[in-house]
Amino acid sequence: MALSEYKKDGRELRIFENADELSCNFAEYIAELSEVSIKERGVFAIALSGGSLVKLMGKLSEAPYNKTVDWAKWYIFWADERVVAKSHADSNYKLVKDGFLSKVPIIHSHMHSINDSVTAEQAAEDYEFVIRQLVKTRVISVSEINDCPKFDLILLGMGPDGHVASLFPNHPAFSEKEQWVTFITDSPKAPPERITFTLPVINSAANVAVVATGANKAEAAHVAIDSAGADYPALPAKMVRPINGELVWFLDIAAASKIEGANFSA
Ligand SMILES: O=C(O)[C@H](O)[C@@H](O)[C@H](O)[C@H](O)COP(=O)(O)O
Repeated sequence: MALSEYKKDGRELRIFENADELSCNFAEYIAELSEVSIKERGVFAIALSGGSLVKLMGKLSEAPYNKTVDWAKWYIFWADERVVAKSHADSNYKLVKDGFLSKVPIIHSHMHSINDSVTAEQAAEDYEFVIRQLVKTRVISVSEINDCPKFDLILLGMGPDGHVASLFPNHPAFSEKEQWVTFITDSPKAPPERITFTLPVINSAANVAVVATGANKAEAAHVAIDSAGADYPALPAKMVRPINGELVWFLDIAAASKIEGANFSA
């Protein structure tokens, strides 16, 4: 159960005593959205990032969800990926596969990972092509507001510098408006070559969750969430504001410790 759960500026904030409490609620949240989406559209198109959030999804592969979730209707995408071989320790595909996908019966052809045998630029282009095909067949729905794909859920971690997916502060990829998927070759976080969903795609999703744990995320969470942060140079995490969707922040006490008005006694 969340220690504190409230709305701030159109975002829902859920603050937990520790990572374990967070991961219970996180699993429930994902399972509920999967159920709603499958009921409404017959499928669930979910995009994941790398980092600690994959471990925090762990409870989803355990009881009761391993039995109750309709895994055959899931389609998996990566909101960002490191351009390395799928077997490489840095691969987000490998991270998600080992930590989650290998434990639940998701159909292999529903896992849409990047082409890892080409350049970052080509991988981004190929991945956008794949997404365009799946928008045509309505595996991914389309935004009512622009022509962007409308993922049922995009899961994002946040770095201590406020990056989300592979959109880093002051990096030109962060301002990309035309492409759905772009690439970078100079990521401040290793490895350098990555592909990433652009901000318009993230903000066209039906649901977006940002997950942050640990004291090293506290300043970025404060800047992203509090209005005082408006004075800071644009922070990717602050710009995550779905146009026609719901945004939930999952934080532990340490990451939420600088958020103004965060009430942990509830
Ligand atoms: O591949 C990546 O590097 C990510 O997708 C990145 O955006 C990650 O989610 C954050 O850096 C948070 O990572 P941590 O939760 O591990 O700090």
